[in-house]
Amino acid sequence: MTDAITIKNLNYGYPEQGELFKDFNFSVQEGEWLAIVGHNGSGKSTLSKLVLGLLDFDKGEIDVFGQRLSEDTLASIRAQVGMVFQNPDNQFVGATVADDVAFGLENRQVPSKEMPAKIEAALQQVGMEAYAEREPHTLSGGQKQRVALASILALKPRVIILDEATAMLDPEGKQAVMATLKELKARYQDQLTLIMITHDMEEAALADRVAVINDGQLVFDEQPETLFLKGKQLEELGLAQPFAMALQSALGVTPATYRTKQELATWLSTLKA
Ligand SMILES: Nc1ncnc2c1ncn2[C@@H]1O[C@H](COP(=O)(O)OP(=O)(O)OP(=O)(O)O)[C@@H](O)[C@H]1O
Repeated sequence: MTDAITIKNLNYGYPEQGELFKDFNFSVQEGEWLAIVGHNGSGKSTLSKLVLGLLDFDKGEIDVFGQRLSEDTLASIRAQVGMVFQNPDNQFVGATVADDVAFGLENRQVPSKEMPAKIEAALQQVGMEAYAEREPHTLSGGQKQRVALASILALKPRVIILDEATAMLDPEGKQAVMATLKELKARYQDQLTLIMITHDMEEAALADRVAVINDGQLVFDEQPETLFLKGKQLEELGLAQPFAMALQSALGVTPATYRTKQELATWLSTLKA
């Protein structure tokens, strides 16, 4: 497997804040779905900004698909990595949904006659094709985030980083965005690497791997199934467990394997029987 992102001996601290990352090492495989979790201020967003070259780090190396991040490679790396941010209202530049998707394509100098098909295809992938002529402010938060995803997909990224992209959404919006991500992953498989920064452990449970960051340090790095068995340690790091695990722990049960909500319901019904 190819590394999508490799971080070696990274050192970074905001001016006047002291060191946040010290000799930080991490890698993400191509095609992986990775969740990054950690309490507020642990450094998750900073890490994604460093990868996108939005912050200058003091020491270390970041490679994206084998290209070393530097001033010379910045444009090429940014062309391969798309980012969806937390606030759905801060991501729109177009007067309509279609204009918004067109904006990125225009920046890439895509010929105007090729645009309508590309815009439609991108909106179809997130189930928003019926909204092409709508003004963004008339959409729900979840719909806005799906359009933000479409704007990125139109540019054929190899990596999408979602920085708390569902944090401001209601349950329905969250579910719609997560369902869209699952569909995209199923469709693109190894062609698409997803990095999801989140506080929501139910979301993290969908990832192949979860990295737990605490004050700039990688504390755990494993599959959700084994991570979620470390309930107490997660709580000590200021993280909630997924609901099904928290409920079992409240019931005094120490499960040998991770149970989803559905699996918990099935297990509880066998007890009742
Ligand atoms: N622009 C900035 N200038 C100075 N310090 C900053 C800046 N942005 C973040 N920090 C500090 O760096 C640390 C890491 O912040 P970061 O936003 O990366 O954390 P996070 O894990 O993404 O948090 P959250 O979950 O709250 O988004 C925090 O102590 C924060 O206060």
